[in-house]
Amino acid sequence: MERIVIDGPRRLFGEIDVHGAKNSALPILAGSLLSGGETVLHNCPRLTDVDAAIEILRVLGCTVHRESNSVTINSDTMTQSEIPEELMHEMRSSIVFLGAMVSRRAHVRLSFPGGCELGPRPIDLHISALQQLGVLVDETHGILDCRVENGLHGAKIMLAFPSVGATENIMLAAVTAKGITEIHNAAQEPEIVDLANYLISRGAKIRDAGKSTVYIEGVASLHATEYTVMPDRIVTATYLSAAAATGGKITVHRVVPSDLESVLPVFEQAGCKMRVYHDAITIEGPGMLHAVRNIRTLPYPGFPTDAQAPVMAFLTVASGTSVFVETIFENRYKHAGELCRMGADIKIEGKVAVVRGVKKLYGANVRATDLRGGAALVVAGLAAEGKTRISDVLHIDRGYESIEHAFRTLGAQIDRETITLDKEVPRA
Ligand SMILES: CC(=O)N[C@H]1[C@@H](OP(=O)(O)OP(=O)(O)OC[C@H]2O[C@@H](n3ccc(=O)[nH]c3=O)[C@H](O)[C@@H]2O)O[C@H](CO)[C@@H](O)[C@@H]1O
Ligand SMILES: C=C(OP(=O)(O)O)C(=O)O
Repeated sequence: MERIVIDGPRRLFGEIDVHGAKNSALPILAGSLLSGGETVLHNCPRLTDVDAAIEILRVLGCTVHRESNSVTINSDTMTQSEIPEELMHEMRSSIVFLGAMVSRRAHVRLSFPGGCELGPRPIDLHISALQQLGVLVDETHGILDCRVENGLHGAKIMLAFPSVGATENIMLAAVTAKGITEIHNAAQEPEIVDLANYLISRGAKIRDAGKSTVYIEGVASLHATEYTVMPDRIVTATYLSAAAATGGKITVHRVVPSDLESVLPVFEQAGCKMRVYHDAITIEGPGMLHAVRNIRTLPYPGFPTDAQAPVMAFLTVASGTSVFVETIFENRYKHAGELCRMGADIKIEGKVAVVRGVKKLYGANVRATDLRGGAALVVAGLAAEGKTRISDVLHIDRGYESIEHAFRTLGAQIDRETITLDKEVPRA
């Protein structure tokens, strides 16, 4: 078992490059299945979720090679039509393989996906959309048995909620379906645009990705491509949160600032000095942070639910009361209890979290409850006095490329250690 150990507080200073986006790399890796052929994917982050996606591609018969941050996939050799349950459970994005697989195979079997436990995460919107595109879905005991009898066909699909994963699944299934597909109330996240740009680079006909209605005209086949994954906007928000929490000054490079339009004002309102360049952001934390009223998580372009936990972590030491309203997931405040172990004052009532700023956080033994919750504990640990030990690091590794190395380059005292169960430090 591994844990992260932080000796704080330390102001962060320096420059850092942000790595490629998990939530973009994963659907693109699924998209590499379409039509066969080769995809060379650059800026593909080294994350355990990406490893799981590569394992799925290999199990399906594709050849996959990684050289540094470039991954080459050849899906001509796809032979299998079933993803084993253990791999499906590794992450949420395993479900976006479904849209790509039904475009290649007449009979596909997989189970329900895993991923962070943030409350119920049904896939009803994915299933009903794929049914409209011509997939016959039989769901028994958690297994999805999917058949395509007369090929996929375009459809006018109205999503009841702009689900990111459902929009991706529809796009993946529709690009080589017969005819036109319209997605109404589509998700507009930058990762949707990145997936569309990857597919377009392979010859797909997609219009208006990133808007509420997306149009796709099916093509007979796609060709090989070389594509670069977009930067991770949530990792960027995490680095900025850590700088704010520690009163440091850092520059994050290789970012797309326009993807963070709903997030950057929160740092400004908290009193941070921000300089936004073409592909970099400099942040300087103030002596004393101010609380920020009413941060409501919403589908893009609203404030991202994935940034809620890291931003909450720095606001625990802001003077005054900050209020969060989490509207996307029912149970995404698990980190709050762990932050309170470090001295934070957070009260949760349903969708609302009330954060009363405290003067100081103190190091403690805490547990990463999920990916972004774990990142929030790292942010808090960097600002806290004394030693913070974070267990269940596996959640953090799903979405952050060596988080300890990243913060060490900015001057933090942070390490990873392997512990045996008998040496585990009690949480008291
Ligand atoms: C791998 C990936 O890209 N994950 C992101 C993706 O997750 P994911 O694609 O799972 O998120 P969705 O946008 O689908 O889910 C948002 C909400 O819609 C509900 N829903 C979704 C699908 C469905 O069929 N039925 C249904 O009710 C979910 O339970 C949730 O309450 O978008 C989320 C919202 O921005 C982010 O937090 C995740 O980091
Ligand atoms: C919730 C997240 O990921 P996933 O949907 O893969 O669980 C996330 O990236 O914050």
